Amino acid sequence: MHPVHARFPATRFRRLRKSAAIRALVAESPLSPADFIWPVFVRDGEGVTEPVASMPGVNRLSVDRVVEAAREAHALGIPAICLFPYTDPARKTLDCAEAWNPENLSNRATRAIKEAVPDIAVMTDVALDPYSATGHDGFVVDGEIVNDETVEALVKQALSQAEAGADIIGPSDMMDGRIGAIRDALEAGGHRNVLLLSYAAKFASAFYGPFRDAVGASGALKGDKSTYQMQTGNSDEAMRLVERDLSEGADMVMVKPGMPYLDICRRTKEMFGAPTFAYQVSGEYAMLAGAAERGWLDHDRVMLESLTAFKRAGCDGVLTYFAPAAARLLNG
Ligand SMILES: NCc1[nH]cc(CCC(=O)O)c1CC(=O)O
Repeated sequence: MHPVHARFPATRFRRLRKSAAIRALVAESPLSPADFIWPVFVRDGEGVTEPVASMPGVNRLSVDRVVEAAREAHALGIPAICLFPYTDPARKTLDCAEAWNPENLSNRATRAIKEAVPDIAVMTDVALDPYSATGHDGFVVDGEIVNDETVEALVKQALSQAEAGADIIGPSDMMDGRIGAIRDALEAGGHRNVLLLSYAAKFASAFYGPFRDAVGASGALKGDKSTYQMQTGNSDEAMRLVERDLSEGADMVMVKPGMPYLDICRRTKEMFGAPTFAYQVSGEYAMLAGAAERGWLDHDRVMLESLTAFKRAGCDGVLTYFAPAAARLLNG
């Protein structure tokens, strides 16, 4: 950048802000429904829409309702939907076998969406926490979250998702070596066109609280995830992780959470130029939607402001629970 401007009054910056038309003309970070991936919570049953208490406006949906949601998202111009299962606690075990059951909720929802709305991309989550009696993303042996044994399970989980028809697989577990292992297994299994969106820079965050309620993982979780997720203050380490995941075969990378980590988004985009996404996580949503519900913030304005900030920071897109509301607003 080499900014040049004439001396006042030859330059008046306010000319560029004088009307909505001129502002639209010079907007650097336009936002559109095509920027969104919509995370949805799936549960058992039929005809069920169950509110998530800590996320006003967000629901757990039965598979038939998820299909309706996908249809709505597609009509709004949202290109992708991301599935998170709320697993019946009775199906949570120490071996997490439900994670690679072809008939688990996530796989059933994937098949149902791909059949009814084939043009929307389905993203699925790879991590053991929705299926684990421990609430952790990996196997726990003598108090340790073991890496290599977990990666073997994650490979099975990813393959079952690809077989169900997932377009994008999102490993959110933060084990080392999982991107390479999953990529090899997808190639060997004939799933050449399945994308990997790696949660490359995922921080151990208190902003995931409402999500853990939504998927029913908070009750079980003992301790925290700081032996596998990153510490808040580390930025160089984030770049090393992004580099590592891209070199193992990730097609796209993610920074998570979003708003407190916009510097990481910017650095990632500048350093690697890969498709870069941020996850505006449950706690960020709860802060904004909760305050809006109380009348303390203007819902629509903070929603669009927060989402535009991701674009300005260099993100190609955002995973956001606001996706349908924002798309409706943007579509006018
Ligand atoms: N594999 C877990 C996972 N996948 C997505 C989220 C958080 C999403 C959100 O807070 O919206 C988490 C939570 C965690 O790491 O505990």
